[in-house]
Amino acid sequence: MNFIQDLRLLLKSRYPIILINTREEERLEYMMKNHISCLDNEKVYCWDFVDGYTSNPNDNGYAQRNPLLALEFIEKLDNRYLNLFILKDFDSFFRDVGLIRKLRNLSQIIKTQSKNIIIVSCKVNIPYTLNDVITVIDLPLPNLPEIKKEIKRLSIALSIVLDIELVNNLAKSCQGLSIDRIRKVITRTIAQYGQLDSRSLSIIIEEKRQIINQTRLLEFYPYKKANKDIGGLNALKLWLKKRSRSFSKQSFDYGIPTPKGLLLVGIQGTGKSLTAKAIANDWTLPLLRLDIGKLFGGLVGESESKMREMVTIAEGLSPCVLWIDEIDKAFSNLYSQGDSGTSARVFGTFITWLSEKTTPVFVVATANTIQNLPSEMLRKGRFDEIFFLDLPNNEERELIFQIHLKRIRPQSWQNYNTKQLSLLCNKFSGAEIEQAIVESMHTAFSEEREFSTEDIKIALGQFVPLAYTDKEQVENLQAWAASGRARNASLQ
Ligand SMILES: Nc1ncnc2c1ncn2[C@@H]1O[C@H](COP(=O)(O)OP(=O)(O)OP(=O)(O)O)[C@@H](O)[C@H]1O
Repeated sequence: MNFIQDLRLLLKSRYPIILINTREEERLEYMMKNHISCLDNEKVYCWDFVDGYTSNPNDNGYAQRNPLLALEFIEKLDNRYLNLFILKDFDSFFRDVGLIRKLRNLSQIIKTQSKNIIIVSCKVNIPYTLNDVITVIDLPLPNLPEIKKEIKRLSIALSIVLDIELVNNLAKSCQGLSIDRIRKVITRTIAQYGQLDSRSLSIIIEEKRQIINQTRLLEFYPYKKANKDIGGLNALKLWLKKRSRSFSKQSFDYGIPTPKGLLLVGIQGTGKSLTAKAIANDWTLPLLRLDIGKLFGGLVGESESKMREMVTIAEGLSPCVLWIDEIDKAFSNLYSQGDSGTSARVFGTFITWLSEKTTPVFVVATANTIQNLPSEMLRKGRFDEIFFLDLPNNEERELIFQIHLKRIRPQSWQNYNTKQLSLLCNKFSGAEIEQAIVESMHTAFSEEREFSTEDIKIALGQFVPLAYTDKEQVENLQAWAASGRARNASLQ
């Protein structure tokens, strides 16, 4: 169901007070007036703190700076018609006991009348006492058809002729932006180039990157890694290869459900982050990295709001890959964190979204530890698959050496004896192999010569891998994976 259908259903089912979570007040108002009120014959009233009621000339300015009066107006209004009241700024008064009481009373009264209250807010922070009377829904960011419509409208208004292909490309690059942002970025590109053409795409993408980074939750992550840059992990690579077209229309028409995502559990430096980047690259999708630590902190209720904001942006940008690094750090010991249940609530929102989402957001979550992860996360149906990334075996280590040496010395990599090197670094991770190569390069560079197999051997000999320094943790993970709770990423 889409947003309008969801909202109409709530209104028809007489949910008295609905909070719509969005920053796009203007777009919401437009949708209410043009979709809801036209279809259902509702009269729409709008109120905000500074201007009071504005939609009807008779009531213009009524209840300015007086939210209590704004509610009394709703109560007293003749109820012959279907009436919809859009209240902006209202959540700012959620601490006022009088208003809370009035809202509770009003929610009972208007249940039997043809009235609905819509509170518009860009953060969901409902006091406990109003939880049972307010229903929250999110206004998603504009979808592709809506964006195309807006671009066409703007081009007509600005007398610019656009061909269909350009409209399609512009619309795709604007995904994830609000209508207001789209207008701004389009007018900015026109101001810069005097027209809209393929040059506009890079400006839009850069603007989008900045906006997403400004959320400080998500980062538009640049990537250059591909499946071929991963040494070993053949089972995981094959699994991904099979799904590389799962977000296409053909796959949808074939009846394949949209993949939900992967949980990659493994020892540090075994290529979990590398895999997230390679998926985005090989599937040609944008990569969004979520800084999960930033979801927490701030005022009560803010974490839940931030989680919803993250979901709205990711869905607005779909199809995309959402990379959640070190998910174990945020959701370990959920029920014993002494944070009044914030982590548990945020986790609940996340896991419900993950299970129910139908939008093509492919989640790649990574974890270094397993013992404290909530069991709900590991249950079937959450992620499509849980892979365990172990320390590379001998054959994989050789491939990892070759990949890095080919990148560093594309002309002379074959001069290095990778077979011999891989035998010398049992229990090394991919990251540790890379580090040893870099170390050998430093040595040789300082002596003004080319680095050799011998230099790498010396560097390996000086290195104590994590498998020795944190033996217990590594063995615990391996034992967990061996118990069959995750698929081995290396074995087919
Ligand atoms: N299988 C591999 N093939 C090639 N390079 C690898 C492999 N595994 C690790 N590396 C190298 O090590 C670097 C670090 O790996 P990566 O960040 O993907 O590990 P990680 O499992 O995410 O570690 P962490 O848990 O510490 O975040 C990679 O950028 C890559 O250069």
